[in-house]
Amino acid sequence: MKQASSRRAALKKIAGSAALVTVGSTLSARVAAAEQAMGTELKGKINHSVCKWCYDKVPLDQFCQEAKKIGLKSIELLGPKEWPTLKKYGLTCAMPNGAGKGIEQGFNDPKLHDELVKSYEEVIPLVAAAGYNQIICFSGNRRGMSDEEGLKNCAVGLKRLMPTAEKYKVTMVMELLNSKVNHKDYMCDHTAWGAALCQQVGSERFKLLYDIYHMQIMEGDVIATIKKFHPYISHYHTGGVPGRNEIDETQELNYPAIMKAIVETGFKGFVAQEFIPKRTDVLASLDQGVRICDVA
Ligand SMILES: O=C(O)C(=O)CO
Repeated sequence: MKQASSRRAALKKIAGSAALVTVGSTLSARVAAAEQAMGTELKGKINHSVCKWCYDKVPLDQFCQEAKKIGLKSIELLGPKEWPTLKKYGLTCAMPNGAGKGIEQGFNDPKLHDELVKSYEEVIPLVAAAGYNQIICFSGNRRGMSDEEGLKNCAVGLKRLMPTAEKYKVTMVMELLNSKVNHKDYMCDHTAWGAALCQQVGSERFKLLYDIYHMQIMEGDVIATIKKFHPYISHYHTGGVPGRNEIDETQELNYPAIMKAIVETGFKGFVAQEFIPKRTDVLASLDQGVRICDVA
C-alpha cells in the first residue's frame, strides 16, 4: 500500500507541475494525464494482465479505463460478450473463457467429452476471430479417480480438440489450482501431473496455467518448479499466500524474485494479477500488484 499511495501522491505532484498545466484543465484531468504517462513507464519485460472477477464491483467500462491508466495490456477470464468492450479500449484478453463446464467438470470425465468437445469447437473459432490465442480449460474434480486414470482420460479428451486448436492457432491452457483451500478434490493440482499431461497430449497447443498462489499452497518451491517446467507453461496468475489478497509484504511470496525467474526463462506471455483486494481502494492495490511484478 505504501508504494501505491506514494505513487498516487507522486501523480498529484506531477499533475500540479507547470509542465502539465494547460489552460482550463482540471486537477483530475491532469492526474489522469499524469497517470497515463506513468502507466507507460512499465519496464516492458512482463506483459501485465488482470482477472476481472477479482474486481466484480467495478463496471467493465470503468475497469478498462483504470486498467489502461495502470499500464495493463489485458483483462482476462472474460467471454465473447465482453471482448467488444475490451477492444473499445485497445485491451486484449490474454486468457479468454467461455467454453466448457467449469472447474469441477472437466476433461478427466470421459462422459463429458462429447459436450466439452462441442463447446470448445464452438468457442475456439471465436477466440481466433477476436485475435486471441489461448483459452482456459480444467481437469475437473477427482471423485475417487486415480491420477493415472485422470491423466489418461484428460489426454483422450484433449487430443480430440488439438486439430481444431492447431487449425485456429489457439492454445488450450489447463489451470493448476490448489485442492486444499479453494478447490477441494480438483485433479490438476500438481505441476508434474500437468507436465505429464502436456507430454501425453503432444501438441504445442496444450499448455499449463501456473497459478503461483495455488501452487505455493500445494507444492511451494515456486522458482525451481518454474525453471524445471517452464516449457509447459504459457500463462501465470498471482495472489498473496496465505489469504489470496494483495501480493505485498503482508504475504510470504517474493514476487519480484519470481518474476525475474519467469523473465529468465524467456517467457513472452502474460502474468495476470488474480488476488482479491482487501483494501477499499482496490485499484490502488491492483496498481501496486502490477508494479511489484514489473521487474527489469
Ligand atoms: O477460481 C480460481 O481459484 C482461479 O484461480 C481461476 O483462475
